[in-house]
Amino acid sequence: MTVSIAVAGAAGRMGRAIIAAAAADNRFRLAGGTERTDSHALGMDLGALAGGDGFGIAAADSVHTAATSADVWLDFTTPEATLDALDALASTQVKAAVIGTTGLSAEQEARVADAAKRIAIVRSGNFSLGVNLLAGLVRQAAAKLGQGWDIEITEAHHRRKVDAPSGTALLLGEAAAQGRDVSLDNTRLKLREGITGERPDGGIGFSAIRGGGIVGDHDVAFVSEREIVTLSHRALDRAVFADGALAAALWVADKPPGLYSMQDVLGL
Ligand SMILES: NC(=O)C1=CN([C@@H]2O[C@H](COP(=O)(O)OP(=O)(O)OC[C@H]3O[C@@H](n4cnc5c(N)ncnc54)[C@H](OP(=O)(O)O)[C@@H]3O)[C@@H](O)[C@H]2O)C=CC1
Ligand SMILES: O=C(O)C1=N[C@H](C(=O)O)C[C@H](O)C1
Repeated sequence: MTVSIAVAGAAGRMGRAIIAAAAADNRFRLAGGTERTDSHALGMDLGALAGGDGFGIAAADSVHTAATSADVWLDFTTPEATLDALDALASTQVKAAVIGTTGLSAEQEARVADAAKRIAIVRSGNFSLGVNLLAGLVRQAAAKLGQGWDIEITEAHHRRKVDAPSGTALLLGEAAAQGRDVSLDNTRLKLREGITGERPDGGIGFSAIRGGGIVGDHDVAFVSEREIVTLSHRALDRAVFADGALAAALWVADKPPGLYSMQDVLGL
């Protein structure tokens, strides 16, 4: 089966990684890609943007143009761009999307869920196999270790990342909350500063580091008075997210409308 894909944010770090991975895999045909209206990359060849041979397809600023002959929309951009694209896709033939954009508000997440009533959407804060496997281990550890173990999630990313905590940290926090059978909204401890008071019992804490070119590191520490268990993941190359996103595109291409996770894609 060959799946035709359109890549939003084609000149971005993830856009370029997805185009490069798809170009090397004959299960995919690149149908189009977008960039912002005032982007220097508009009109540039998608293959060249990804550092390879030209495809004869230029980056467009219109979702309709990029999606003309696409089956699946892949979007790793900004929350606003992703939601605008989902709205525009309603008047195209595209019936499936893979959404990796992070930093969405609760209201923006609800709009993605709404779009999933029309098309099949795989959405994940992290498309790597390792992180999705780790989420299962975190759920298990949180279920087995009692409330006496404080849960602290630390993430580190490159200096250009604009949102915190990362989508992955939140995904791992959700897994920990599920393991404890509590809601993350009610237990989440946001960034600490000043006279914070003592740590509340049962809280799930988050901390973020930003620097240089870190691709994405995540630690989930279970801390008791006497010992610490830490579950970790380190991404060494963002190609791992691109490969996962393409696996999700293949999986979702023939699925009915609905909101799916990477756990669904991987059968975890
Ligand atoms: N779920 C996962 O596994 C992963 C998720 N991500 C997430 O993906 C997102 C993108 O990350 P990354 O690639 O590093 O970021 P980049 O900033 O490198 O890429 C985003 C691209 O989208 C472009 N863009 C912005 N607005 C529009 C628009 N309206 N239409 C079309 N293109 C637009 C940007 O253009 P310009 O620069 O000109 O504004 C940029 O080229 C982030 O939210 C990140 O957290 C990243 C890695 C893995
Ligand atoms: O912005 C990034 O780079 C990444 N974003 C995702 C996140 O927010 O967790 C996934 C990965 O960690 C890289």
